[in-house]
Amino acid sequence: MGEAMLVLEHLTMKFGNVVANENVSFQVNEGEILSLIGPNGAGKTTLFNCITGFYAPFSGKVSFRGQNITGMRPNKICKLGLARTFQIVKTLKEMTVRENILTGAFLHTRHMKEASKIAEEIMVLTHLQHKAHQLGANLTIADKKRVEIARALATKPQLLMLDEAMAGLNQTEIKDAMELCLKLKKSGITLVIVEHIMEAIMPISDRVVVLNAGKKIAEGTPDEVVNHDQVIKAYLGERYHAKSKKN
Ligand SMILES: Nc1ncnc2c1ncn2[C@@H]1O[C@H](COP(=O)(O)OP(=O)(O)OP(=O)(O)O)[C@@H](O)[C@H]1O
Repeated sequence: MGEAMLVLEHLTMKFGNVVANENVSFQVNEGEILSLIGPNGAGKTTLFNCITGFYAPFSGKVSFRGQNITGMRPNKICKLGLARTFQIVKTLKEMTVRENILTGAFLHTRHMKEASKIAEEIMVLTHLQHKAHQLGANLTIADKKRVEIARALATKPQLLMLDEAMAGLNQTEIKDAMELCLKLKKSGITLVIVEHIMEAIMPISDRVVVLNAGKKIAEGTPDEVVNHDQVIKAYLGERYHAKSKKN
């Protein structure tokens, strides 16, 4: 197992009286795929926002590669090597696929030549090279999600956090997205994935953290988590449990 890349210590986030994250602690190790699961409203996106600087947590600490990044601005965190995608895709509609990816590359470098080189590499990696000149507005949802990942990758992250990158995709597209995650892991990028499609994330995850009503209720390998009583009750239900037992 690699060294700790991201460490959350007692992280709490409140919106008025709503406690979206309560005393959440876990770590993400270098080179692994860690999935964050839980029912709607469990606090997954809020946690993403606290880690990536979009929210300043109420209390607790976030460290990335040994550095305290709690409350740091999002672009600064991104420059340190922690990139993310958004649940609601933010593809820039008036820009081409290549230009969208360049906006990410310019967070990594100011030089056009280097940014262009990064964009080309990332388009090959994400199989977008033949769509380089299509406008963001004309893309399918699957391609928009892929551009979103590509743009985050162009910032050259060591840790990439994907927020529901597979939602709304068909079976083939989900399989492609799973393959892309494994390819990124192989290239040395650590991944944190928020996803509801268990059939897609369980096979590719090294470890899983489960949130329910803001609290961490379980953490372990996919096998440990799908057999965890509280997780079955709060989220997975008997359906996924019974199915995974059969396999
Ligand atoms: N900006 C906000 N203002 C007020 N309450 C919020 C805000 N963002 C999230 N919440 C509340 O915090 C709780 C956690 O929401 P969050 O979106 O983080 O859950 P989630 O696990 O990502 O859900 P989903 O799976 O539906 O995306 C919910 O009760 C939600 O209503």
